Amino acid sequence: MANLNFRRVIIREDPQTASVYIAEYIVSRIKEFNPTETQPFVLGLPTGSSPEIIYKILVQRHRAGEISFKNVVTFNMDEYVGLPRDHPESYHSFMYKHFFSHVDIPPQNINILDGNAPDAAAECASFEARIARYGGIELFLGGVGPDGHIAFNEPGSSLSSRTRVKTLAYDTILANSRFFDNDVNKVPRMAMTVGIQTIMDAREVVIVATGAHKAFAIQKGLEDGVNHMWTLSALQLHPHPLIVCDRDATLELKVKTVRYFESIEQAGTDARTQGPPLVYRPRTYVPAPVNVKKNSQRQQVTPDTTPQKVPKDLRINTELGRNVEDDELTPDSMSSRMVDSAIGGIDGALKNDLIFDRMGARVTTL
Ligand SMILES: N[C@@H]1[C@@H](O)[C@H](O)[C@@H](COP(=O)(O)O)O[C@@H]1O
Repeated sequence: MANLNFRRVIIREDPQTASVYIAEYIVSRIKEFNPTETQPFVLGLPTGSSPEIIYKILVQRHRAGEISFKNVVTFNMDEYVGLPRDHPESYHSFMYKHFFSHVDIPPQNINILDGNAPDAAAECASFEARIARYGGIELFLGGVGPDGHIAFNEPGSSLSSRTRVKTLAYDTILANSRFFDNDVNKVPRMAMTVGIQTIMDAREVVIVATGAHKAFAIQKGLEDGVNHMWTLSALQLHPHPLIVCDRDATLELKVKTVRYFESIEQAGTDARTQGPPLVYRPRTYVPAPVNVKKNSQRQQVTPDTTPQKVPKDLRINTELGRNVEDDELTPDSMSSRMVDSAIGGIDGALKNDLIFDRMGARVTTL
């Protein structure tokens, strides 16, 4: 049974106005929190093209003196495995280019997974430990993939997952090839990503979804039930999810659903006033020390909880001296989960994806 308890869905006409809404939301949340050095605002952040405008607006607001990130600690959702940190498409590069270099956040407050860490399991455990040390994430901003994934929690991911290495689904590789000269062979095959449970633990989750190619994911995530094949749907069980869509991203929703969400906003109960009251939540999850195999012996490793230092030159060793196992179900292709796909093009990267052609398959002649 679908859970329409997604009370906070905001629809705006285009990506710009949707991004303005989210940027304003984040600014007001940080201000309301009134962070200090000892009690910083902990913000989870995504990459991707959807949040770019949000970052741009946040930078503008910062330059206008309206918001400071001095007492904000950030945790990024994910990072490619094996891609040099200074590669233009690494998520480190993305974040510095679009956000961190333009605001007053202290480098030691920035936490991004090291996709080149020699011990991937320890790196992931350390990331979770750092989040826990800060008392959890206050607000996790995320995007959504056309196949409904959040962070890199591909279809089939465990809904109780935490930070780990994931093998990317073919759809994601195809979608992200637009950043790698449209060459799927250049896209890293693996990524480190926060888990669904890591996101669910955040006090508040804000998702941006813009464009017709996100419409099917939004429909599955909002109107269907909780399903690990559309990991966005896990947020139906979160007490404070906020989904901000542009009009195109709602194209697969029922008119009734759209009107319902619009009527909620029109009733004057916008996202800031809905849901249970937000109360500062102290640490809820203290990760256990991880067991990592070393020289055929199981050895206990206590995760390093020291905040990550960001090297100025962003250069690191890219050797991968470890094996990665990914035992979660990941289908080869999103189309395997769709009988009548209406997924639109992803910046021209997908072939034979004309939305109306394929939608025609779902129209029955009376
Ligand atoms: N790991 C990222 C996700 O965090 C992001 O939400 C998704 C959608 O990106 P875009 O906003 O470019 O469509 O892309 C990648 O897979």
